[in-house]
Amino acid sequence: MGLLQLLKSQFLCQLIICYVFLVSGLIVNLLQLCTSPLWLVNKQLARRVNVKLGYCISSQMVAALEWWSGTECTLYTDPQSYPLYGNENAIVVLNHSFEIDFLCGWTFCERFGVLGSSKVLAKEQLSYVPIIGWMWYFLEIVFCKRKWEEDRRTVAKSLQKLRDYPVNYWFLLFCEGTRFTQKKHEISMQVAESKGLPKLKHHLLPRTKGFWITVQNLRGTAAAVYDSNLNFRDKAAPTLLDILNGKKFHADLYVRRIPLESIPEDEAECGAWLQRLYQEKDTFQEHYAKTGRFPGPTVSPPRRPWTLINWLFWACLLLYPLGLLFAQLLSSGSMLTIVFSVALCFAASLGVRWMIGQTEINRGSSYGDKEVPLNNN
Ligand SMILES: CCCCC/C=C\C/C=C\CCCCCCCC(=O)SCCNC(=O)CCNC(=O)[C@H](O)C(C)(C)COP(=O)(O)OP(=O)(O)OC[C@H]1O[C@@H](n2cnc3c(N)ncnc32)[C@H](O)[C@@H]1OP(=O)(O)O
Ligand SMILES: CCCCCCCCCCCCCCCCCC(=O)OC[C@@H](O)COP(=O)(O)O
Repeated sequence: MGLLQLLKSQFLCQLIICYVFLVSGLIVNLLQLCTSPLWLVNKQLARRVNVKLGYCISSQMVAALEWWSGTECTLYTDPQSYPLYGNENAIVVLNHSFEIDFLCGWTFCERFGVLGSSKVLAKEQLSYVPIIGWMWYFLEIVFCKRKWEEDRRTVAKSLQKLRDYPVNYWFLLFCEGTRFTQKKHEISMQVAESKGLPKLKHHLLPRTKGFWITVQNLRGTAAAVYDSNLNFRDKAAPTLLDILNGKKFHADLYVRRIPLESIPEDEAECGAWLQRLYQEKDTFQEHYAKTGRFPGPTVSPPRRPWTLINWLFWACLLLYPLGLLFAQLLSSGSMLTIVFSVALCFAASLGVRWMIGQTEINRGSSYGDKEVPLNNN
């Protein structure tokens, strides 16, 4: 292990990264809250300000991936579509098998200049996660309960609000609805069988309603669907803790641009279209499993310095007062203050660990792992 790698694996370094993330995140959340009156006066300006503020938070996690862990990203895509990325609104359909797939998604957003404004159809539970969930509230992220009776109205309403968003965005949809586990895969393939659909090897059966409602509500606003497949070289399955430990990975992303006009408007036809898309996605994943690459030409969009500059800014701002506080604490000699400070640090570490836990598949929800009565034929 090299010296740099040894340094990256040190708990103290990780503690510093988490401290900067936690404190700057809460400051940004507070600033976002302060924009509330602006929404009433100038909504488009409030949105633009929140995009910048959101960037201050999400780009720190991207910086951890790009600069701290040094993870590399290769994009497999058609060169004619490449110039459009970042210059139009798009719906991104991505496979959902990795704990850091959202972070890799963010990295690509960053490289095409849409990180601050990126959107997702997310499960409601994530809106309660401090910093990220609170940030999402001001970025007008669409939350769902994964209960169609309620979601069909609330999701459509939130999507309608995005029609006049003042900056380009990518709207991410994990149509599988939950992360891939062996058990969820078996159950969803039983559902596929009962619906007379071909079995998928690398994906869960997609849930079609969220896709249909998104396409219908963003028609005329989003120009295309970016069908995307993510994999890591050497069959790696990185975790957020790996990234904090500074471990390097290589992500491969395959993106096909599909004009939105080519997607059927009718709900049933649109659902069937999505099922066919997932059958194709499955063949791309199989191709990757066999050959270690996706079909077609590659580009490696370069990482930009802004994520690092943003992190350095917050680190300079927040580490100096921490140092002063630490020195004062030691010189005060008060046992009570020291014990209180240690307890506070311990509580903060537990909080961060809980947040990281939200990304872990083995702590994931039970959505999709219950047997369903198979009477859909
Ligand atoms: C290019 C690089 C990437 C760029 C990245 C861009 C942006 C980044 C932005 C942010 C990054 C942060 C990411 C955070 C990630 C958070 C993601 C999540 O939270 S994923 C979970 C939430 N999202 C979804 O669930 C979306 C997909 N779900 C749906 O669309 C659902 O339909 C729904 C709208 C949520 C409603 O769900 P509900 O369960 O109520 O209804 P369903 O229609 O799905 O279910 C009934 C239907 O399904 C059949 N069924 C039953 N069991 C199963 C099963 N196990 N598998 C499949 N299908 C099943 C059942 O028979 C019914 O069928 P039918 O429709 O025929 O009646
Ligand atoms: C700078 C770096 C500092 C890092 C330290 C702190 C990190 C805290 C990170 C908190 C991140 C919270 C964002 C969570 C995004 C999780 C995305 C996700 O993948 O959700 C799962 C859902 O799709 C489906 O859920 P399941 O049904 O599988 O259950």
